[in-house]
Amino acid sequence: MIVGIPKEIKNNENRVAITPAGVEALKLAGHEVYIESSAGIGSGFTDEDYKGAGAIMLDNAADVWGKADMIMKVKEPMAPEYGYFRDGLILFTYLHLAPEPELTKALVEKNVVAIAYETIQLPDRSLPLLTPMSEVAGRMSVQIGAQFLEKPWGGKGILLGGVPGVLPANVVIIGGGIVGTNAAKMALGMGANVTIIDKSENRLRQLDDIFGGRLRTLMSNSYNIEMMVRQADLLIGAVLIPGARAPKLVKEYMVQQMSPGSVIVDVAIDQGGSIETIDRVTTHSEPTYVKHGVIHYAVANMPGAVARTSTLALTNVTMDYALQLANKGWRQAVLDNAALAKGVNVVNGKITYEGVATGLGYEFTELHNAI
Ligand SMILES: NC(=O)C1=CN([C@@H]2O[C@H](COP(=O)(O)OP(=O)(O)OC[C@H]3O[C@@H](n4cnc5c(N)ncnc54)[C@H](O)[C@@H]3O)[C@@H](O)[C@H]2O)C=CC1
Ligand SMILES: CC(=O)C(=O)O
Repeated sequence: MIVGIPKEIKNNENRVAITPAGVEALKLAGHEVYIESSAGIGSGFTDEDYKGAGAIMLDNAADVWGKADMIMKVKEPMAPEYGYFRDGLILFTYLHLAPEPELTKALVEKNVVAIAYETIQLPDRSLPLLTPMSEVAGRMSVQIGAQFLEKPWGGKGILLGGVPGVLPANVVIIGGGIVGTNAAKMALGMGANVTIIDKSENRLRQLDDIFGGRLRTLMSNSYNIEMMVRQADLLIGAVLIPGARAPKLVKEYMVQQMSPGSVIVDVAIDQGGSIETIDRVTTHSEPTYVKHGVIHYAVANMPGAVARTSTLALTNVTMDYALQLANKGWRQAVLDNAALAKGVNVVNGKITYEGVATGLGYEFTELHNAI
């Protein structure tokens, strides 16, 4: 199989879908790897590094997309890339289709086999290809929040950890999964006063055990969310219903009660966002805007800013699945691996992931009926 790796074109997306080690693994398995020139530069991999591992470097994206049987990316294709879609092309990347009707339409119309990293799911319900980037984004959310709480960045001028004799900041995290747990670790490490809200009683119990009473846990309901949002200096949105659009748990009237110069970091923006006042996706170039006096941060590719760490962490988990797809072909690979089958969102013009179909008003087709 020919595997193609285009350079990412999303704003400040410095990650790349393969490392030289991944190229070598595919070559050893008998495949060809075509990479767009300079695709790895943002992550510290040169064209020479890739050539040394056996890749063929191509000068433009059109050639990579045109020659490949399977395209591996990091972020969902952007509008200028939709023209490269074609019948039977395998696309293996983050997709986050629920808030992306135009992309979904293009994939359906062109019969692309679209396999989303973020919906591959193991029997224990974990999401192995989302986890490392959620670890990165969770940790980043606190350092970003701490920065924007500083006065020169428009914040209220609060140090997360306080100092002896002065109270620390209140960090409120909605969603206690991978992002939420990693955010909590960082916020506690910086000395903040941390509360995690989740709808799963079991998860709250686990968090209480993990953190040994160093943070507060709270059941998710509108009453509790309003109470905690009002007190938050830094509010972090970290909920997920796999594949589906994020629920808008924080309403506008709640944000209006936050004190001026507070900060919201909505990590769940890639699934449409969990905060009602977040009405746009922001970018690393222009990461924030102010509404009701509160700084809103809604960057959908946060890990792209720490690309070296993120590329290594991401490819640690993607390559095994990429090899299965390349070695067996997508059909046999998904028949043999139920976790990988959960990643298939679009095939033969049908939507095969229920959360995406429901969210965007398409008919849902079970995978076995679509292939
Ligand atoms: N913006 C970015 O650059 C990045 C965004 N993400 C996104 O962050 C989000 C969270 O990801 P993970 O932590 O890996 O997911 P996860 O599945 O590990 O955790 C989600 C948590 O949300 C909780 N939850 C669901 N509905 C809730 C509700 N109504 N109230 C309170 N809690 C609720 C679940 O019980 C679960 O504990 C996802 O949308 C993911 O795609 C992840 C990485 C990077
Ligand atoms: C999860 C995701 O979309 C990202 O890491 O950018």
